[in-house]
Amino acid sequence: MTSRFPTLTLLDHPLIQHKLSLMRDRTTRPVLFRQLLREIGILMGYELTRDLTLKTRPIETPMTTMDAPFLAGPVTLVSILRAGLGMTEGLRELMPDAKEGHIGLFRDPETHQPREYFVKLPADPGRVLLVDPMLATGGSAVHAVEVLLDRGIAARDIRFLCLIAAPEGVERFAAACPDVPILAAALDSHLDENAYIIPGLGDAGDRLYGTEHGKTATA
Ligand SMILES: O=P(O)(O)OC[C@H]1O[C@H](OP(=O)(O)OP(=O)(O)O)[C@H](O)[C@@H]1O
Ligand SMILES: O=c1cc[nH]c(=O)[nH]1
Ligand SMILES: [Mg+2]
Repeated sequence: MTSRFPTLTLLDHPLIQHKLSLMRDRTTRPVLFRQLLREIGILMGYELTRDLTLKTRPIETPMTTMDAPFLAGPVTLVSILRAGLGMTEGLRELMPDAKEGHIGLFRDPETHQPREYFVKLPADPGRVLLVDPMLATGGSAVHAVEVLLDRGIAARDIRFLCLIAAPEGVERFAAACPDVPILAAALDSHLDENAYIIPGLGDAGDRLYGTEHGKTATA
């Protein structure tokens, strides 16, 4: 489904919407939250991969020979840590041969700016599916795309997959990365004063891993 933003496509399949509502519910515990995010990753991945290119090669079926279509080039799943990992699980089930990359970012609680702590990307990534469930201010997603562009990956080869997008984040992302399509399950209302998405689902990373919101363990 198209949206009021030209680069944003909303995937409004009833199963995706149902599972997202379960995820939003504050009483949903991490084990179910993780399972739902993985399942939504599979359902959204089906649409996300619709424009992958195919190349035929000859095979023999039990009956005859044929030129059969196979995926043409490499696909790389890039998770923005931590929360992206949960969504990538579903995509990995769809594409077990995909390469994987990781971009570690956390949002500074005061400034809301992304802080980078880890980057590992494969060579020759082909089509890059950048994954993070939450697009709030857009700072993290824009930073991650900049990391990919700095490594020589073309914007036309990148797709950004998220679960919930805020209008503020879509606007910022579209302005900074006009050639990178965004696929989301929902476009929510707005950000609150702490730059959290309303109605949203809270802090995706904390809900996935059962960490306490805003606190980091010390040694
Ligand atoms: O659009 P933004 O305003 O940049 O916010 C979105 C980012 O915030 C969350 O990560 P967080 O910083 O909480 O890290 P975590 O995944 O480790 O919890 C989320 O997973 C995004 O990466
Ligand atoms: O609502 C939000 C905003 C940023 N990060 C999250 O996990 N949730
Ligand atoms: Mg978090």
